[in-house]
Amino acid sequence: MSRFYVGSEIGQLRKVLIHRPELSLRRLTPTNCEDLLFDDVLRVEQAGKEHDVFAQTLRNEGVEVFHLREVLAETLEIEEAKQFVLDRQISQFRYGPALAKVVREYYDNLPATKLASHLIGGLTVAELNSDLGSPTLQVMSQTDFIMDPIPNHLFTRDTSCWVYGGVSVNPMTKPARKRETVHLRAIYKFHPMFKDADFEIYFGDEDRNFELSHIEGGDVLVIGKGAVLIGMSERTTPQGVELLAQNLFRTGQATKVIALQLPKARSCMHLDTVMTHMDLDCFTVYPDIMRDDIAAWELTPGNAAGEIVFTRVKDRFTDAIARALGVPELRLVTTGGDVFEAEREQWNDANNVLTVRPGVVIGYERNVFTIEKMQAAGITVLPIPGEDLGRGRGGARCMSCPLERDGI
Ligand SMILES: NC(=[NH2+])NCCC[C@H](N)C(=O)O
Repeated sequence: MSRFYVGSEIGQLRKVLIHRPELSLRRLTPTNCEDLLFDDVLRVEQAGKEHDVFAQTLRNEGVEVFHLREVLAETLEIEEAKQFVLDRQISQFRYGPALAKVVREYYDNLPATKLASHLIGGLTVAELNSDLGSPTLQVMSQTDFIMDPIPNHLFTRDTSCWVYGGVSVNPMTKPARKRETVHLRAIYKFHPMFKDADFEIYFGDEDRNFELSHIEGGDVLVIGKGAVLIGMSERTTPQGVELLAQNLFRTGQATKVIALQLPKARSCMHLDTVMTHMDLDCFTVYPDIMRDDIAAWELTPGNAAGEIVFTRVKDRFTDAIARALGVPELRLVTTGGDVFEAEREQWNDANNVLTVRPGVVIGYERNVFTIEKMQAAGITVLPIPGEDLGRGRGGARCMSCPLERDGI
């Protein structure tokens, strides 16, 4: 049986879930891209080719690569899974009863692969091509979306995140990304690869409004040795961290969570945009944000069930991490170049690298100043192109959801 377990950020990566740019990105326009959390429109063909280099680089390193759209399509072949997804993506409250029925019929009749494409890529009024008289439909124009595209599926890191022997299916913060979670919930529940596998689901697998409890995987670093580092960022809230920590402790999967307070800004929307783990004692950081004095807390299990002990970190957050990892001190590789170059490279995900095994990372080749510093620190950087891919603000770590990785 398949094994799903993520024991660290840096151990040998074995299985990963990624998503090749597709229909949803072809629907991005200057008018809608901001709402869809992209800073620009991109050349989708080119982004696809760049993504293929990413996938091939992973395979060359012995990583088994799974594609979200294929895994979703395989899941949707199962009638129960299909109904689970459609029940949640198409509701009377979104469309009004009459249009909901038409949209449901349309989606119900699509073969699984097309169904997956239009769940992710969205559907326009013209594609639905219905003569329904309901005003909900009549007030729309031909190019309006019946179902919005969800281009941020590209960043598989965020929607679900594996932490040791389980996964969190994350209640996302931004409306543009909330629908992604339903797909991951269905995959982990119904896909044959996961259905009978033994793992915990920590958080998010419920039909409810999670209110202010948000987690996004870009904020969650499984640093190893039972510890988890979580950023409280533009996206992940303290409430979310507390609830996730409770379940990590309840299931015995983790023994410590270190929570870091980050500014709420797009340039550092997730912890992994300013800090990633490259080797046992070595991280890359953007020093303007990851300053010595950022506030940090250690969360550990209390004596009573569900109780958490919160300890404010009195020394530096890096000392708290070093303690958790059992190393005397961390080696930090900061973003390269002068202040201008460093800010530009951080914006283009210089600090967002994906470690494939200790000391070997995948990163965008354009970030030359940071790569130079990583190499000087003894890190091997496997470069990938990211001229178009990078426009959604995400690098190699954001574009990957590890399903299996060794511990340290
Ligand atoms: N783990 C990450 N840093 N993910 C980046 C996600 C970028 C995406 N456009 C968003 O705004 O949500």
